Amino acid sequence: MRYVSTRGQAPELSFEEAMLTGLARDGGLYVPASVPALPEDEIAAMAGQPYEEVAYRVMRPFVGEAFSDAQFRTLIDAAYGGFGHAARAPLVQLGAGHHLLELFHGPTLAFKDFAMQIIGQMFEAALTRSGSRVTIVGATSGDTGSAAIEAFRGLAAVDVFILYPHGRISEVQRRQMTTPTDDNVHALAVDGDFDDCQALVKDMFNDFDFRDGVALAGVNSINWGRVLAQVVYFFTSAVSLGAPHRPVSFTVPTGNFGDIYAGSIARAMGLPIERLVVATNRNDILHRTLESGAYVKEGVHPTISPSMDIQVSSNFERALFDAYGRDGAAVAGQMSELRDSGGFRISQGAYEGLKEIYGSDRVSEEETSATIKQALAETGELLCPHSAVGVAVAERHLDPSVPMITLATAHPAKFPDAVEDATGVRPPLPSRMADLYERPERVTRVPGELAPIQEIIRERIAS
Ligand SMILES: Cc1ncc(COP(=O)(O)O)c(C=O)c1O
Ligand SMILES: N[C@@H](CCOP(=O)(O)O)C(=O)O
Repeated sequence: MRYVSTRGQAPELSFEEAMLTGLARDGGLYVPASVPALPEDEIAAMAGQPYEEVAYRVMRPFVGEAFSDAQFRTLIDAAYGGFGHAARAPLVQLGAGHHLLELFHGPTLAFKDFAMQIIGQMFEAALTRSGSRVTIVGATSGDTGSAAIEAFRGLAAVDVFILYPHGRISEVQRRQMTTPTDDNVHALAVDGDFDDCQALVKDMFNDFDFRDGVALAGVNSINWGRVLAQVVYFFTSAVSLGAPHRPVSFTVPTGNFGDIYAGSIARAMGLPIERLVVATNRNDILHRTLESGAYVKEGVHPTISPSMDIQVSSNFERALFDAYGRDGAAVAGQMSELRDSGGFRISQGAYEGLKEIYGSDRVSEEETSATIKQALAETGELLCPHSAVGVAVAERHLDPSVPMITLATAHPAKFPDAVEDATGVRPPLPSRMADLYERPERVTRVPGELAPIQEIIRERIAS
């Protein structure tokens, strides 16, 4: 399996190279040169299998020679063994034809753990074999950072620097990143929003002296390995509702478009997904784009679903690449327009291609709170604000003939203030995290500028 850049100008890589590389050297994102289709009987045979077994069957064709079959199975078992639910991603019924996929039973209580835990295992195995080391730099609106720190803390061959927007994440999210005591963990609070943090990370990748000098690696969803691991739960949940003999739809709370793009890969592999519905909060660039065909950047608005406070949605580039018939030059052109003029118009053909797969909707702050309250009253399920955005949108897109699965992307205890405001119930943290508020914090405040952050990274990895 070879990997190509969405901008068509970077060298083709193997799975392991693409995973360790992060952003392509032409500024694009790596995608598989072709997506393998799974025969219907192989999809049907996933029913009733443990999560780890389905993970192996779904991911194996993409991994190529990077790991032997036996080693890959061992890495998968190690990745998911610590999850707090036997099913890993349990599916619960919310109402007639509406199901909730709980993706928050991993170590840091968000869906990011599904990918980050296996990426951590794969990085460790690959770096041990090569004897090399890397510097991971990631941008977070709250959940990627804590999941990355949990997956990589204490590894001798890795330093992990996480840039988060100062004052724009929940206290639990911040403490998850600032309280680990491992020397290889570095939390950086940036004066700016998530888009600024993500742009800084991409600028570091595009500064080749810096990139090569520190052996830069990325674990945001620019990394194909992140997207791949997220494909798995689309299979486990759809199959448990009767796929491949019965189609299903998904509603996905969306920010950087990584999770829902993973759904489109499951669809391309043969999973009968009728619709993939993008659910956004007030930061609605994706909804506006899918409504109008014009991708136009605005400022980031703080909301009670802060992990989705994103306007420049990194993985939309991968969806555009598919919609443009895998024409890297067309994607590169649109990305230059975005950089130079803050937006672009998608060609009619590509726009129609996107509309065939994706639906979309936006949810206000009031509706988000009301949905948290209503779900608790009617179903007993305590939703985090991101999951509530998904549930509110899904309820508007229900089709009596196709079951809808909404992704519950984080645990309510990560956002106790928003949940308490909506319901009067303050969700407790799991007992293993009960002293989170007492642990000392370690964080460096930085301006939203490239040079000083690069300087800090150079100094820290030299010491
Ligand atoms: C809790 C939560 N929900 C939803 C999202 C949006 O996911 P994606 O960025 O993959 O679209 C994020 C962040 O990415 C998140 O942390
Ligand atoms: N919501 C994310 C933003 C980064 O997304 P990623 O999937 O590209 O890592 C977060 O919680 O950090």
